[in-house]
Amino acid sequence: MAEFQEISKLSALHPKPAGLVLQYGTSGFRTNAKQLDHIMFRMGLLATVRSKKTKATIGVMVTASHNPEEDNGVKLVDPMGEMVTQDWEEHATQLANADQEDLLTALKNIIEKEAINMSQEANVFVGKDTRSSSASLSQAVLDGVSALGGHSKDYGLVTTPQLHYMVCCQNTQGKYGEATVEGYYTKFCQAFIQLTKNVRITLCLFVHLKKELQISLNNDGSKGRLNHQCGADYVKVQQKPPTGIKINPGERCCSFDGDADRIVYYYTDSEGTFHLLDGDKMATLISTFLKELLTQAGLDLKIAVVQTAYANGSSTHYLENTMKVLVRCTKTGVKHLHHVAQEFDVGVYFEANGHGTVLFSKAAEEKIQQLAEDTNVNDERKKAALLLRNTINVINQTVGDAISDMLLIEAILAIKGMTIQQWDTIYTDLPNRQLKVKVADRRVIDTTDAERRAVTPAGLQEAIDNLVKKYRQARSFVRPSGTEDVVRVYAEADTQSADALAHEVSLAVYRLAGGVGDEPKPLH
Ligand SMILES: CC(=O)N[C@H]1[C@@H](OP(=O)(O)O)O[C@H](CO)[C@@H](O)[C@@H]1O
Ligand SMILES: [Mg+2]
Repeated sequence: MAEFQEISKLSALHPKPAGLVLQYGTSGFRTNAKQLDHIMFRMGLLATVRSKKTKATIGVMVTASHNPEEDNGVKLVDPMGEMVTQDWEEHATQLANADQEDLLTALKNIIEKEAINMSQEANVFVGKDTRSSSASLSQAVLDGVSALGGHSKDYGLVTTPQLHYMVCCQNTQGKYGEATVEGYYTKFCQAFIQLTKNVRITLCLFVHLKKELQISLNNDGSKGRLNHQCGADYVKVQQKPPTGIKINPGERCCSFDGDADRIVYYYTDSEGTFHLLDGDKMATLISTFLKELLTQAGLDLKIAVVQTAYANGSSTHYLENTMKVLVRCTKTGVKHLHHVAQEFDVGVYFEANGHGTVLFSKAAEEKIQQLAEDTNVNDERKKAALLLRNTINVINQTVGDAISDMLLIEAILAIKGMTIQQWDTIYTDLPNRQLKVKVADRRVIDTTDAERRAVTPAGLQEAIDNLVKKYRQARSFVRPSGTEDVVRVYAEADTQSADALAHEVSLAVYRLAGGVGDEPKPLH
C-alpha cells in the first residue's frame, strides 16, 4: 500500500537509536529529549491508527510535565479526552521498541490485531509544552500522522488539560465547548464568573478575569529553566516555596507543574513557617463543598473521594470519619483514579501531588440540571442546584487541570468566605517524607494492594513492617516510579521522625533491591 511506502521513507528520517528500550510509563514515554525523536514519529503513527479504530479525533501531547527541562515525553489522549486505554499502551510499547527494520511489521501487527479499516479517515490534535525540544519533537509527531495519510491540527503551545479539552470538544460536536484555546478560556472563566457572581471577591485569569480575580504571575516561561527549583512537584516534594519568589506572610499562593495539570496551594505564616495545601487538602475542600450542596439540594447522589497510597493518612481519616465520605485507594497515575471515580455519581479524585478533578455521572448532571430548572422547589434547594450546575461548568472533567482547579478552589473559598489559613486547619497533615533510591533495575520491586505492599524482592516488605513498628501512627511503602528511573519511598509518622523512617526504608531498598551508587544518607 502507498502509505506503507511513505512510512519506510519517512521513518528513516526519525531513526531509532540501536538498543534503546523504553516503557510506556505512568503517563506515556518520558526520558531525555535526545532519545525521543523516533518515539514521537511512531506515536504519530499510533495515534493515526487509533483514530481510524475509534473513528474519532485522538490527541498527542508533547511534554515531560514536571521532569527537568532536558527531558521530554508524550501523552496520548483518547476520544472523550481521557488517557489512552491501557490495551493500547501495550501497542505503544511494541511500536516504540521495534527495531528500525521491523517497524512496518510491528505496525501491521497492530492494524491486524485491532482489525483497523485503513480507508477510514484519521484526525489527530497535537500540542506541546514550552521545552526547547518540544518544537522539533511535535514536528516528528506530525510527520508520523502524515506518513499514514492522517489529518492533523497543531495547537502549538497549550497545557495538557487544554489538549484533552480540545479532543473532547471535537468528539462531542461542541457539546463540551468550542475546540479552541479561546473557547477554553471563555468556558471556564464564564463559569467562574457565574459561580461567584453573588459573592464579593476582593481578591484574573490573565486577560479574561481582570476584574474578578487578581493574580500575580511568576515564572511564566519567558526566562529560567522549566521546573527548576519551582513548580508544583518541587513545592510538594521539597515542602518549600519556589526559589527566588517573594511571598508575604499569609499570602495565598499556588504553583502549577510544567504542563499545568497539577496544582498545589501554600502560604507562609507570620513566623515564616511554610504551609502546604496539596491534592489531599483540595479533595477535602471540594468534596465537603459538594456534599453540603447535595444535601441542601436534597439530591441523593453517591459521592466518593479517590486517592492513592501517597494521600496523607490524616486526610483519609478526616474524610472517612468526620466527613463520612467514601474513600477509595488506587494505584498511582491518574488513569487509575479516573476510572474508579467514574463508578460514582460524583467522583472527586486527587493525587497528593495536586493532580485531580471531579467527575459527574450523566445521571447526576441531569438531576442537577432538572432541579436547577424546576420552578416548584424552595429557594434553598434551588440555590444549591444552581451552585452545583455552575460548579460542574468550572470543572474540566476530561483530566486534572491546574487552571480549572484553581478557579474552583478560588470560587469555593470566596463562596464560603474562607481564608487559606482556615482551609488549612480543617485537618493537620501527618509529617511525611518522600525519597528516591537508585537501583540497578527498579522492576525487581513488585507491589500489591494499590502499591501499599511490596511482594518482591524477598524480605523487603518484612523489613518495612519492622521499621514502621518503631514509630507511632506510621506508614511507609515503596514502589518503582513510572516516570523516572528510581524507586520512590514514602513515609509518614506522628512527628517529623517520618524523615528517619523514610531514610531507614531507603536503606532497606538499597540493600535488598540492588541499590547503586552511595548508600542513602540521613536527611539531617
Ligand atoms: C509520587 C508521585 O507524585 N508520582 C507521580 C509521578 O509518577 P511516578 O510513577 O511516581 O513517577 O508522575 C505521574 C505523572 O505525572 C503522576 O501521576 C504520579 O502521581
Ligand atoms: Mg503534569
